[in-house]
Amino acid sequence: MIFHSEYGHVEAVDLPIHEAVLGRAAEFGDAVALVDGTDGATVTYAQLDLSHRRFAAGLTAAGLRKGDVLALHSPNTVAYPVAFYGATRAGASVTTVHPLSTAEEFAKQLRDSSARWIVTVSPLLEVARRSAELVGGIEEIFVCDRAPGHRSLLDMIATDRESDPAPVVTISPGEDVAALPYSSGTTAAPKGVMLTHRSIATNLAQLDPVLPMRPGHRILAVLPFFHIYGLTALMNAPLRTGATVVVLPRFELDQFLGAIQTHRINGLYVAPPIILALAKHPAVARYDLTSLDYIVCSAAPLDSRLAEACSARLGLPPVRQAYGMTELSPGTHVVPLDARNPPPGAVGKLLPSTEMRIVSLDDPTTDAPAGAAGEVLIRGPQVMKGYLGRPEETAHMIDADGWVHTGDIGRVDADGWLFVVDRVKELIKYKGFQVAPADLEALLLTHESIADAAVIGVYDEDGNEIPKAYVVRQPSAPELTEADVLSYVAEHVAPHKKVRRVEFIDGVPRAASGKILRRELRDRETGDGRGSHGPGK
Ligand SMILES: CC(C)(COP(=O)(O)OP(=O)(O)OC[C@H]1O[C@@H](n2cnc3c(N)ncnc32)[C@H](O)[C@@H]1OP(=O)(O)O)[C@@H](O)C(=O)NCCC(=O)NCCSC(=O)/C=C/c1ccc(O)cc1
Repeated sequence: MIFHSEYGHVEAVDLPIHEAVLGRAAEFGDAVALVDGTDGATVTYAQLDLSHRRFAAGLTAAGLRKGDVLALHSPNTVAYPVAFYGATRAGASVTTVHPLSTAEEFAKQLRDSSARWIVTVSPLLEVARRSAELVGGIEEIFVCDRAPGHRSLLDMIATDRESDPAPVVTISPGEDVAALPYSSGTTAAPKGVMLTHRSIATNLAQLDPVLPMRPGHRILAVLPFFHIYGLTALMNAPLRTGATVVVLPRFELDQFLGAIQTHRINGLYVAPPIILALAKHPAVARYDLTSLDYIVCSAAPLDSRLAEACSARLGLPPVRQAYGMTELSPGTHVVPLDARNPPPGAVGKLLPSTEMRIVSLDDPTTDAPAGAAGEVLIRGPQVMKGYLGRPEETAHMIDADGWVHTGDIGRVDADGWLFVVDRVKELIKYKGFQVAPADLEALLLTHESIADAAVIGVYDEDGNEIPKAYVVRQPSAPELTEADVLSYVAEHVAPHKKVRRVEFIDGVPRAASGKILRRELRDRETGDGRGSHGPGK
C-alpha cells in the first residue's frame, strides 16, 4: 500500500538554488536578511543579493569552473549564505564540512569529493591548510574574514565588479549538484550525498504549506548550516520568503536565550538537546521568551514527555516534529504549524508530492499490516541523485522503483501520522549528528593495545544517544584503561563522534560471518533487549 500526501502535489522547482532562494531578494530590498547574533551586524536582502553575485564573479576570476567542488568549512556566520550562493552561482557544487572536523576527516572529504576550492574562516585556517596538504590539488583557500596570504570574501564582495559581472553559468537544475553534504549512512566511510538544485528547491516548495515563513518573521539559526537541516530550514527557507535569520556560530545556552529575547525570535528550529535545555534549565526563567510562536524539532528522536514539558513551560503550542534525512533534501514529514492537536510523538504527515510505504521487516517486498511497524520507504522529488561515486551503495539505498529505504522503523496511525519507533540501520545519532559505529570500531582497532572492539548506541541520563565501546584488551596490555581509550578516540575525531563510555569484555560477540552481533551487546546493556536502541518511548 502506498500512502499519499493529503497536501496533494507541488510542481518541481526547476531553478538553480540561488535563483529559487534569492529570486525575490531585490523585491525585499532593504529588509534585513541576516543578523549576526554575536554583534548585531546586519545584511539586507539587497546586500546579500549583490554580495553573492560579486563572490561568484570573484570565484570565476580565480578560475573556478562549472562542476568544480568547493568545500565550505565554517560555523554559522552571516557570510555563510554569501559563500554558498556565490559558489553555486559560479557553477560549483558545495560540499559542506563540519567546522570541528579533524584535518584527517576533512582531508577524506576533500579527497572523496575531489574538491578543488576551500572557503574557511581564520580560526579554522590551520586545519584547512593541513587538510589541503594531505590531499593536494587544492587551487586556493579563501577566508570569510581575513588572514594573511589568503583572499578574503570581504574584499571580494567589496570590489566593484561592474566590468567583471557575475558569471552566467547554465545550470541544469535536475542534473547539476548544488550541495554535497556527507552522510555516514550505514557504513564506515562517509558518503557524499548528491543533492541537485531541483531536489533542494522543490523540498522548499513542499515545506511551504506546512511550515510557512514570511517577511517580518524572525528565525534563529543555531543549528549548523553545514547539515541539510540547517541549510534548508534556517538558511534557504527563510531567505526565500523575506524572513530575517539571526545567526549564531554555536549553541551556548545564555547566548541562545539572549538572542531570542533581543531579536524577538518567532520560530525556533532545533534538535532534542535544545528542547531538553528549554524544558529543564534554570537559566530559561531569566529571559523573556514571549516572542516565540512555535518550536520545530528534528534530527533525532524526541521524547514526548520532554516535548510536552518544554511547550508547557514556555506556554507554546506542542513542539512540532519533522522527519527527514540528508538523502531526502531533507524533509518528508512535518507536523504542520496549523495542526490543532497533533498526537504526542508523531513526527508528522507526508509533505506534498511525497509517497511512503511501510514494509515488513522480514520481507521488504511486502507491506507491513495496517498500523503495524515496518521500515519506512519514501519516494518523491526530494530524493537525492545518489552517493557520489558509489553506484552500489546508491542502489542499496534507492531501489529500482525509486523508493528510498530509510533504515528507520515507523508506523502510521489511522489519521496518517507517522511515528518513528526504532532504526534498522547501524547508526548512532549523537545530538542529531550521525556517528557510524563501524567508523569508530576501525579507529579503535588501530590502537596497539586493543585486540577487538564493538560500538553501539546507549542512552545517557538526559536521553541522548551516545557511543559506547566494548573493548577487548590485547593480552599484552592488561593495563589499558577507559581513560586511555576515550582520549585516543577524542584525539582522532570531531567532538560529536567521541566514544563516551567504555566497557572491557573478553570477546566481541560475532556471527560465523564475522559480523558483530550488536543485538547481543544491546541485550547485555539493558538486561532485557529493549531500550538501548530507542529513545525510551
Ligand atoms: C546545538 C546542538 C543540539 C547541541 O550543541 P552542543 O551541546 O554544543 O554540542 P555539539 O554537538 O554542537 O558539539 C559537540 C561537542 O563539541 C563541543 N564544541 C562545540 N563547539 C565547539 C567549539 N567551537 N570548540 C570546541 N568545542 C566545541 C561541544 O561542547 C560538545 O561537547 P560535548 O558536550 O562533550 O558533546 C548540536 O548538537 C547540534 O547542532 N545538533 C544538530 C545536528 C543537526 O543539525 N543534524 C541534522 C541532520 S539532517 C536531519 O536530521 C534533517 C531533518 C529534517 C527533517 C525535516 C525537515 O523539514 C527539515 C529537517
